[in-house]
Amino acid sequence: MASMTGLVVEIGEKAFPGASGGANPPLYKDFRLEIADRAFVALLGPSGLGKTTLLNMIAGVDKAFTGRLDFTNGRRPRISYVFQSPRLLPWRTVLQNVALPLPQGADSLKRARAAIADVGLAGSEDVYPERLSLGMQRRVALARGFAVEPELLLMDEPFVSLDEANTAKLHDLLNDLIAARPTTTLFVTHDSREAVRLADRIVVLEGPPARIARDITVPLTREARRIPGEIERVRDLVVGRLQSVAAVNG
Ligand SMILES: Nc1ncnc2c1ncn2[C@@H]1O[C@H](COP(=O)(O)OP(=O)(O)OP(=O)(O)O)[C@@H](O)[C@H]1O
Repeated sequence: MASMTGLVVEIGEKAFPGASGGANPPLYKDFRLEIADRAFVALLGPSGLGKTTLLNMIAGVDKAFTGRLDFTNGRRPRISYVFQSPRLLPWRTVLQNVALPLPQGADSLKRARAAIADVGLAGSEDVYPERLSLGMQRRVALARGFAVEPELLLMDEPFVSLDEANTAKLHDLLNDLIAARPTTTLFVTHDSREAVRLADRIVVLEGPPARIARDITVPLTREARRIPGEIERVRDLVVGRLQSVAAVNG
């Protein structure tokens, strides 16, 4: 059984330096977010509020903040970060791109091949990214993310700019990958339908500074998410609540 991977994020303060040398108003102040082991949390909130910054702080990419990250297993988990753009190295093949974050060793190419097969791209191992459609590039980015068997998966609008049919396929794929290898997931999106489609819990941020305006449990089993009409029905509930938030604050 995999180890526990829940986390508690406490940010005393996070502000970026301003152009004139001082600090900009804080994006986060006395902020706390608790995420249970193996939860799938979607993070919704207005543009520029600091959602990517939050992922960067959790990933350890941005260390310039006061506060702390507590991981329930007592150590930093294996983290994968899937970005808005696929960020594939153009001079490397699909196989080389997926193997990149893996520890060097005899096993790494085998693991990368398995991850590529899991996202439906077996046969494309030796292809260079520029030959792939955006949907396929996003699959490669997912394969790279899952190849390391993450305990914590951070995703920043990973399916943006895809058409509806491709987005639906990638939603199903992500659900299947997580069902096969449970992991704690924090997923940033602007799309409430996508949030309902994927997440167990939707955290709606407002601000600045960012605060949790709504914390919504999504009352849908994984199976129910495949039933036509269920996503819309639940989204209407969730969006209704989001609109009431806007009305209160608007
Ligand atoms: N390195 C940086 N230096 C200065 N300001 C930054 C830096 N990175 C981000 N910001 C600013 O911090 C704010 C939050 O940015 P962030 O990308 O985290 O927001 P976001 O909620 O993810 O936005 P979006 O939904 O549009 O992706 C923005 O005003 C952005 O311009």
